[in-house]
Amino acid sequence: MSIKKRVFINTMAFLWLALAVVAIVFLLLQQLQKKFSKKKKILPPGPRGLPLLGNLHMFGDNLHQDLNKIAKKHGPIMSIHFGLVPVIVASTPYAAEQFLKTHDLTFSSRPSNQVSENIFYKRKNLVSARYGPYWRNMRKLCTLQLLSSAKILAFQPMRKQELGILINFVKQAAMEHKVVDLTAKVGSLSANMSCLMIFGKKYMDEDLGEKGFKAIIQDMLHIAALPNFSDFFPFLRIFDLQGYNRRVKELAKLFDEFLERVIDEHVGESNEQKQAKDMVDTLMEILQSGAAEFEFDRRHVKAIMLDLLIASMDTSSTTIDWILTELLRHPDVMKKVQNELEQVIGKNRMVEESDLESLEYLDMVIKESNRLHPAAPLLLPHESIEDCTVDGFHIPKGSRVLINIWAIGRDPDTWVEPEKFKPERFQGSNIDLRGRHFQLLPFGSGRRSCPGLQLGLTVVRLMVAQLVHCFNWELPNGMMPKDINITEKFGLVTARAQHLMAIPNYRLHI
Ligand code: HEM
Repeated sequence: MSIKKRVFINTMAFLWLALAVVAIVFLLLQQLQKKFSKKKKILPPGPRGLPLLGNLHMFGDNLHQDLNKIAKKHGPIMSIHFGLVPVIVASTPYAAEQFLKTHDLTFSSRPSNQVSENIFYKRKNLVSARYGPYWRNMRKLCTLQLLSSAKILAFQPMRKQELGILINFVKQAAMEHKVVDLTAKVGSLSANMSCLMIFGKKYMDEDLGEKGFKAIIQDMLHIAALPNFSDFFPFLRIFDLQGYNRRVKELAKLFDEFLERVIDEHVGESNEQKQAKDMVDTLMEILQSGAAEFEFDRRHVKAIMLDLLIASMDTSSTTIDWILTELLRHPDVMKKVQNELEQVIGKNRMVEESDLESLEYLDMVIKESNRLHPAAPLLLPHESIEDCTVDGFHIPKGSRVLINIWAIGRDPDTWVEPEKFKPERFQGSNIDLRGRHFQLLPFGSGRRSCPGLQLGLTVVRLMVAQLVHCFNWELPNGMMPKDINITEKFGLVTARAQHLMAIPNYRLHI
């Protein structure tokens, strides 16, 4: 071999060796950098989980209460796992503010699940839409066209009429000294008001499946709150081990047939005789005129119809049920509310919506009840759209975030004697329910907060004021106020486990 050839081979060998060394050093540096940066990315503290299952085995019937107990040990920003899904739990006002205000944009999405995919037309509703242009457009449409102050005012005569029907029923029960199932009555009234506002007519039990309208909606809310393995272990989805996915698909079919029927009834119907255009009328007008500047077809209309129904029915009635429960448990507070109603309205006429602004003590009662019994104790789950550092902790993209407002309402560092029902704690305080004060968030806060707040609060204040103004309430069977059971039944909306039963006595002079 010539010297030239040997020099060439040696040079090439050297070059290859050098390249290999550079590649190895590069890879080593990359690994080191990864290790180093991993060290810096500290997840929030949390309980040790089991392989695959994560922390699912730690939870019983009341997730919000269990999370509160665990957070007491691990801190206000806590990290757990539901199966393979990373979950972050915020349990103090400061922690809630971090997710809902300081880093609001990052945590403005919602996780996908079997219910949102199947029942809500692949997340075309507002509640479970992922954060982005579609959600922004839908939210604008809902707030400006369906839930504006003008629209809420337009339904005032309907609310008066429906509440009048309930008051007449209770008056009759008072004359006969009969027990009234307040939970059922308030639930029916709230469902009727929602149906009239959204669909323009009341729907009866026979209108939705064999089980009936209200039972099917309860079914859906229940299944939406249950831990579905398919959501936490996506690879198990095809096995549907709990049979939930089959049930979700059955419900989706039932709802779709019902919503199609409602839309068909609206198409071609004249609006001229209607007191106020219902929400389906408004949605169909937008659809037919092509006024929406984004993809908006029949599926979107159906998704929003269902959203509004589900979001408004149980939240309002559950909130009212808890307020009435606390009033019956605290006769002194009940008396003060009635005294205020007498001062502002007297006993010669019924409460009008225009009176509500003047009822300051009632307002404090509503705040206090929402502090202890928020309808949605964990809000709705939020999801992070990118990696983020919160209070020094690394929160990976795709984490599910639960804001435990039930725990916040009972935090002893935030509230004096938190377990006591004391509306007077709000005397002279500027804390309101609008999401500006992170110690009290029954409607959430920030981008994903409740767009139905004004409507919800109007219904809650009106129903409570009317029922307490018109009647004195007595517990049946010699029951004492302290005996009222306040056990909770966890769900997306968390109600009392038992119905509230009481005997009315009419107290007005008309
Ligand atoms: C007392 C009654 C109500 C309560 C306590 C309540 C509470 C809530 C809560 C806690 C959230 C989730 C906030 C979050 O995840 O950060 C929410 C969202 C929502 N609420 Fe309400 N709500 C009530 C009434 C209503 C009414 C009457 C409507 C409409 C008719 C409505 C429509 C919605 C919608 C569409 C969302 C989803 C917003 C989004 O994801 O962008 N709510 N509500």
